[in-house]
Amino acid sequence: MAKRIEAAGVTAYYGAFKAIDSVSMTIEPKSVTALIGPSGCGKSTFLRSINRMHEVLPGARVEGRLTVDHQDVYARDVDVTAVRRMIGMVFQRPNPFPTMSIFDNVVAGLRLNGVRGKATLEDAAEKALRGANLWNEVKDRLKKPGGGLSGGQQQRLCIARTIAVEPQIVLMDEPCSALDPISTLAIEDLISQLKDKYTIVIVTHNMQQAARVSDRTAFFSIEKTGDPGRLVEYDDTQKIFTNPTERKTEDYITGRFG
Ligand SMILES: Nc1ncnc2c1ncn2[C@@H]1O[C@H](COP(=O)(O)OP(=O)(O)OP(=O)(O)O)[C@@H](O)[C@H]1O
Repeated sequence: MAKRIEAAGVTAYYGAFKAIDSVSMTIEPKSVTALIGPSGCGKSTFLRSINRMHEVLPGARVEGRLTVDHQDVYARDVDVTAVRRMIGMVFQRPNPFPTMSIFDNVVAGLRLNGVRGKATLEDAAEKALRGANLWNEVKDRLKKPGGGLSGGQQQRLCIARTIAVEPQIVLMDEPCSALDPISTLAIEDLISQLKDKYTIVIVTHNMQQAARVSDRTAFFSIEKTGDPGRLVEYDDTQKIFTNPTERKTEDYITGRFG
């Protein structure tokens, strides 16, 4: 189910502004890849290029080649909705539909995809909530609004909603930045479990988090404000955090800049 992502010379623009320049990297299936680097170096832009969310903004475009198991995500005949279904996304702030019930939140994507049938939806909701480590906490209140959960529970609800449609890749854009340390650890545990099934790419500002959850780490940087972000180094997480090849990576992870 999990898929390999290959980026070759991926360059992304906001209008005339080049935000990332020629990013090339291969992201292995069933692994967690962390994108780290100083603010504005293009981590989120690259992440959103993977599932074609970048182009949603007026004037935003992507050049280069991005494939998922050798399938060109930007090919002319590709169904963008199918791409976004295959590549799920979890955002910085938990964004459940607040007045919708927990159950309806989880199955929202399935319903959009035309899945009907009470039993089918119930089974899918339970599976997704178990997968997101939330089932035990919510199984007796599935009819209650999603907005009534704690921040950490809401984020796990959003993860359940994402995995309910059975994507192959899960992109996470700073999924813990709005959460307390305990909820953060719960999400980190969950990420480690999810990689058995999915290819996971996570943007994080928290280097300890990158070190804890990821197998591979990509360090992005910019020369100066106004320049595009570039991929500086991409390697096993262990190597990036103990013995990086590039001086810039070392300066960043040791806190000398950024
Ligand atoms: N909607 C937008 N319109 C114009 N420029 C944008 C937009 N979003 C991001 N940018 C610019 O693109 C560059 C890369 O931004 P991006 O958000 O990808 O960086 P980031 O590394 O994820 O930053 P952060 O860590 O602060 O979230 C920045 O210079 C940013 O100002």
